[in-house]
Amino acid sequence: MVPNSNELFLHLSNVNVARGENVVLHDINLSVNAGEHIAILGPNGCGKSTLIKTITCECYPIVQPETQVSIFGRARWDLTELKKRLGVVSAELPGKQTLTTSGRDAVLTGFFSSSTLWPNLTVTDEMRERADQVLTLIDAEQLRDKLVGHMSAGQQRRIMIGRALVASSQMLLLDEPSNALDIAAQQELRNLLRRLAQQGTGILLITHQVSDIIPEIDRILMMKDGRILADGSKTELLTARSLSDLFRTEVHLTEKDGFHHAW
Ligand SMILES: Nc1ncnc2c1ncn2[C@@H]1O[C@H](COP(=O)(O)OP(=O)(O)OP(=O)(O)O)[C@@H](O)[C@H]1O
Repeated sequence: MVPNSNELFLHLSNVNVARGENVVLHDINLSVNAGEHIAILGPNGCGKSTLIKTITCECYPIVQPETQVSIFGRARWDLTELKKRLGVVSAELPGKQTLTTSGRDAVLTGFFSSSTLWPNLTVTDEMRERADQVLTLIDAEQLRDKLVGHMSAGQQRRIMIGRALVASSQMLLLDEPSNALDIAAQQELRNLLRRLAQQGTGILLITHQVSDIIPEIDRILMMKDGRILADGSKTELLTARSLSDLFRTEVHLTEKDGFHHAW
């Protein structure tokens, strides 16, 4: 049975997912409430991105009688509608056309899940107003008219977060968002995510950088070999011991002001 909660964002039960010939997610059982802040940790290739792609319906579970997938309480979605409620941000741009799109237009593409504002798309005044609100929210008014291709990686990531939020996204799904960012841009990204988290946006963050786990994230999911190895509180799971077990190497960990650093 799907747990009875109005606030449920995601419920996966007995989910197996194949990519190509291989089953890469095994027996995934996971429930996430809307507004939760979660980090997913695990070695390369353990299935973290596939899990996000399963949530965004880019990868489909193998059909089995006991398998259940429910997103915002529904088993079936019109993909365009779902994308409006799920903001996905990765280290890559949605397409090469995004490079020749202005910051504000790139934010507007979030209404259409497109890579640029193609001429056949109808942008309303309301949408433009919302895009301007989002540019203010993410502190990126100065990028409004700048081409994405002329922005730094940090500025591009900021605009992509705006794109993810513009169509009233309740949950941000972030796949290694700090990749290729310098230290200042990483800090800016973390500050932005902290602000959004504090304002009620749910966050599901995949990262290899333990220092990306902002203090607002209080739940950790550890994945290994396509399975959820552990799912619990940050206090319980973010320890040198459990990270050493997860990554099969000796890991040291320190904590300062709610942030962790691993080496
Ligand atoms: N397009 C694809 N076709 C076939 N197999 C794939 C494809 N993409 C990923 N895989 C395989 O699926 C498994 C899980 O990959 P996935 O990208 O989900 O892992 P990940 O934990 O996100 O890895 P990383 O940390 O390196 O990004 C891996 O064995 C990978 O080789």
